[in-house]
Amino acid sequence: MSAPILHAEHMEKWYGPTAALRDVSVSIDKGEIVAVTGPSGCGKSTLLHCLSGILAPQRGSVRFQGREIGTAGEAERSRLRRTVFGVLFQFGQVVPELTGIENVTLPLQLGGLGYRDAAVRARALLDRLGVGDLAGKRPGEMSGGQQQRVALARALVTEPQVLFADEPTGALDSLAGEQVMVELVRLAREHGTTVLVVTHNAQVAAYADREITMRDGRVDSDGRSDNYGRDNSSDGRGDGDHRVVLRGEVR
Ligand SMILES: Nc1ncnc2c1ncn2[C@@H]1O[C@H](COP(=O)(O)OP(=O)(O)OP(=O)(O)O)[C@@H](O)[C@H]1O
Repeated sequence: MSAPILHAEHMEKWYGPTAALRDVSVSIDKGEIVAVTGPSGCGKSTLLHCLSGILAPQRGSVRFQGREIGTAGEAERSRLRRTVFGVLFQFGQVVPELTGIENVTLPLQLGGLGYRDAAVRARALLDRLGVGDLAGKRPGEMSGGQQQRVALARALVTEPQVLFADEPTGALDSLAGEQVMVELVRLAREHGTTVLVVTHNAQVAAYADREITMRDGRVDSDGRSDNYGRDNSSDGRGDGDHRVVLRGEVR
């Protein structure tokens, strides 16, 4: 078995007197799509924030490709978030003053790429996500689902090794949410991107290879989901199950 891309051991995270993570250990393999589920307040977002270096746990370790990041300084964690990690939140936080394409070129330009080259890559990704025709429009002229696709393009344009998504479909209706998940999984599979997705939604969790369930700041279960390795012989057409098609295409 390959070495995990992310490996956390015995993490503890407190907010004042509130224990958000209690002795949490998780391991995620390269290319895996993992859903983190559980009731409100059980520590899902805190887990994502600690694994992505947004927060540092008070105790325990977080290793990315074998290197400790849990105790790394803010500058190093911030560098990781700019280079090898991508993040996508419930409200994509696209910049309202920028056009769709400017939102997507932004992380590339921050990384030093000139606008012209950045725009070529951004446009190709927006096209892949079906929103290329919105490249010149501002978020206020887009639907929620379209904005979230632009946010997904922005999160993926730097070709991160790990995509962290916190309730990425939480603000969308079920059809738009399903479409965003289909695209997210398709692109992640194509690029071998590891994905950690926090969700309340069982339909979203069903896209994952594995589901980690949390309760009261602890990992309650951490097994392979029933869908993992399921028969992909069906093309899925006509039964509305995009997941079977996706896995058949890309695995
Ligand atoms: N910034 C903060 N300050 C104080 N307490 C916090 C903070 N962030 C989270 N908490 C508390 O830590 C615990 C875990 O919160 P967290 O947001 O990680 O849970 P969650 O499972 O993601 O919840 P939800 O599904 O409602 O988003 C909760 O008791 C929460 O109230």
